[in-house]
Amino acid sequence: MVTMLTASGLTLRLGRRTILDDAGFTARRGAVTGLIGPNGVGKSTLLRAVAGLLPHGGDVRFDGQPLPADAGSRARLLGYLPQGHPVHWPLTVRRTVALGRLPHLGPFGRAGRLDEDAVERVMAATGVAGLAARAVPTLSGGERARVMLARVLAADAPVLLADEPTAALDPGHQLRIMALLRAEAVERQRAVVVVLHDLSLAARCCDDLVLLMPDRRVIAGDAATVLTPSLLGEAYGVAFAVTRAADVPVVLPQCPTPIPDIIQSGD
Ligand SMILES: Nc1ncnc2c1ncn2[C@@H]1O[C@H](COP(=O)(O)OP(=O)(O)OP(=O)(O)O)[C@@H](O)[C@H]1O
Repeated sequence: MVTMLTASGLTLRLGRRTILDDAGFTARRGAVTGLIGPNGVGKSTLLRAVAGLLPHGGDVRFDGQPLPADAGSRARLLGYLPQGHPVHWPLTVRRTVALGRLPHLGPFGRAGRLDEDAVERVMAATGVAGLAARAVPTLSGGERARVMLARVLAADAPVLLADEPTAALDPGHQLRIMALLRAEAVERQRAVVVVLHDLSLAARCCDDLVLLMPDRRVIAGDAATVLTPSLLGEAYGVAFAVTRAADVPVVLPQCPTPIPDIIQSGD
């Protein structure tokens, strides 16, 4: 399988803090790569750096070539779904998803048959076709999350970077969206990178995992390599049980003892 996206030696400072120091990962074409790690470790920053949204040191390559500097070419190559879904514009779902086709439109911005087909395809795939005429600000958090995913999928970019795409979703939609991302990876030979906090979901739905550690190590490999009680304990500061139930992997954080005041007080 061809390696598709390679980020290496990434360094980045925000304010006076070094957020990334020699960070990197590889995302394969046809695979879903899960980016995991504790709060504040730099997952979103790494994704944004790779997307070209933050100035950084180091190297990001696509099939061995540096990413294009031109924003339009880059948007056709790499789709980025940010964390959260702040949407204030009163556009319908269909028009919002159609915005994802902008990198493909000609100088007059006229959408053609291919663009319309792409929009219909991704609305159906993300289960938002029935919401097509609704104004996006009227949607629930989970509905909006699926619309924003549809928008980024509409661009049909070979690399997809999604920051917590399942965060607002119920368990059924979480699994459906992960299945969709896998189908997008396999059937359209995309490299899909997702930030996830649900480690059981990551174990179940990702082909490769990249764990960012608080001491800036990056541990990459399959679930058996990365999701060990020892590494997870180091990363998250609580003990973990890694087991299986109903034939799927389960990664269970153990309640710390004694329970910290912050939890006992119920705040
Ligand atoms: N503009 C900024 N100036 C200074 N520090 C920042 C800035 N933006 C982010 N940070 C810090 O960078 C670190 C990494 O943030 P980032 O959002 O990448 O973490 P994360 O791993 O995605 O966290 P989470 O799981 O909580 O979403 C955090 O400590 C954050 O406070």
